[in-house]
Amino acid sequence: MSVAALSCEDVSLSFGGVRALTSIDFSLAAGEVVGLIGPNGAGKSSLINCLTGFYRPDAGRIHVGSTDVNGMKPRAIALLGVSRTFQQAETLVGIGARDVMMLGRDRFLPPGFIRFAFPIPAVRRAERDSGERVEDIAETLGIADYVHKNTPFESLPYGVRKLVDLGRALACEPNVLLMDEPAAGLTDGEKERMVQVIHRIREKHSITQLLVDHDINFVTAAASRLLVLDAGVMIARGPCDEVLAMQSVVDAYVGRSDDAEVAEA
Ligand SMILES: Nc1ncnc2c1ncn2[C@@H]1O[C@H](COP(=O)(O)OP(=O)(O)OP(=O)(O)O)[C@@H](O)[C@H]1O
Repeated sequence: MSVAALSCEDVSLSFGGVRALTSIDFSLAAGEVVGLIGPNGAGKSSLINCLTGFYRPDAGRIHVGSTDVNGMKPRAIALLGVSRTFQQAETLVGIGARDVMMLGRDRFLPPGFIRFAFPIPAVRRAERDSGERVEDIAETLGIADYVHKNTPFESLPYGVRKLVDLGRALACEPNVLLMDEPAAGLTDGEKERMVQVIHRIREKHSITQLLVDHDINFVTAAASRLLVLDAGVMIARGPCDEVLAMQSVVDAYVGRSDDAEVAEA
């Protein structure tokens, strides 16, 4: 049996008296695109934070490939090939688009002071290879112009900022990509483009992707199956159309105006 790219067994997490996650079990096969949905407060961000080492679960185990990552720091998990994008990319203000993406090349390059003090051919070659990699990713994402000009991040249209942040995550050459609300704040046209980008990433790089988003139409267009969280419990999983027809899923959303689109999807 092939090893899952990422798996969770019986993962639970509490904040004081608040139970954010209860006995979460799931696994992602290599190269698949899966959507994680759930109403506000369902535990989606808490789960991503556990998977990336920002939170430590109270119980359960998380594996990246065959490695048990419980207790590992975020950087160690990132080095195993897990990358994430962020809901809010504003903290990157002040840097150019290309430089933002080059942050993702960190682990492939010697530290900055070494590069500056010892500009030997091997260092130059590593920098050149990383630059080429970033340009190739920018091409795939359709943002080559912004990256070529190294346009300041704060001057970029919002949808392009999301793609640059995605480019940074891809520049790490991940096996697993966790995308935190990739469609939030995007126009309909930008969402369609993001769906195409997600398909392209799967076809070109075979990266396992977990998409966490509120927009059901977006998630079902991009993912082949769904996981549904409600109040910290995984209430449903399976192919998109089957999951959206489940009464428990409709019940979890109905009456919550911000997420009510599932009833119409
Ligand atoms: N740092 C924290 N301290 C205390 N409680 C928290 C913390 N983070 C999350 N929670 C609680 O844990 C539960 C799950 O929250 P979480 O943010 O993971 O849900 P979510 O599905 O990501 O919600 P949203 O879609 O609104 O971002 C909620 O009850 C929330 O209030």
